[in-house]
Amino acid sequence: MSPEPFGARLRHAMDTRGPLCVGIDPHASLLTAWGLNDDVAGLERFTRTVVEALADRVAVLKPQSAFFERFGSRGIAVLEKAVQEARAAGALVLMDAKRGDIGSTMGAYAATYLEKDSPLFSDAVTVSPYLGFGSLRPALDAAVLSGAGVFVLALTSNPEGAEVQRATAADGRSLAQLMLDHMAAENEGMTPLGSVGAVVGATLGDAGANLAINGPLLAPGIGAQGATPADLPGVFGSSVGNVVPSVSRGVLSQGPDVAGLREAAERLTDEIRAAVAGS
Ligand SMILES: O=C(O)c1cc(=O)[nH]c(=O)n1[C@@H]1O[C@H](COP(=O)(O)O)[C@@H](O)[C@H]1O
Repeated sequence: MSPEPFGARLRHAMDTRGPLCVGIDPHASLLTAWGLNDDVAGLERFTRTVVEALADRVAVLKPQSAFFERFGSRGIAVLEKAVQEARAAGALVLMDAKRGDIGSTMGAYAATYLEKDSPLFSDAVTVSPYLGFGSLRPALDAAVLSGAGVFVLALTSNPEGAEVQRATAADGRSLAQLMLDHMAAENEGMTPLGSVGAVVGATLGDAGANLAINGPLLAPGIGAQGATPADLPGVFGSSVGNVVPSVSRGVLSQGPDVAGLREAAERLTDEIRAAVAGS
């Protein structure tokens, strides 16, 4: 029997738990603010606390791989454990690895994050399409087989992204729109939601692109980067119901107190639901 697709699992999680994604980004400064050392023991404690506080209640947890990789193999071991524990507690895990390479190497990344027997198997992974959307094919195919998802960078939250993403392709579309149109083709006919998501920053003001990809829209930028839940309808328009707002420091700064982390996530979820319902 083929596995339940990621898009369906995500829609269910968003409807029952709310659409919030919390990023697990163990910045050195956050470890210090939590009274932890910037070492593997601090990383382990930080990560375990976030997973224990939130994996049983938020729809998605998004570990940012770089913050674990900086500790080498012992950091990756912490990441592996976090992925497994978060999934066991019912959260969908989106591995934020932003991988992008030529197709054959993309196959190895797909094996790492999207094949069921891999130690780092995740519900979804972030990828960059700017080596050409077709270079992502091994990841897109692996995700279908394992019931996982792929989130493709489209319009990122950082101001530097525009010089590439807003550039004009040969046929007059922006590069971002070209990528979004590829995503829409991948998701065609999928119900209730396709498994190929787009990353679109909540900081953009107005996306200025057609976001109707029939897939989830990961929206980082709320909190530390200046956007608020109230900005979502303006950026996402009629697609706002498919938005998964992603917040890292805005929640993590409320730790190490478990109640503080939970309250921050709950408050944001309420604000997001209100913004989406009022749009
Ligand atoms: O793919 C992402 O998650 C991502 C895309 C993007 O356009 N902008 C962006 O900030 N992110 C990630 O989202 C997180 C934002 O963290 P905060 O600004 O602390 O909420 C970081 O892990 C970024 O790597």
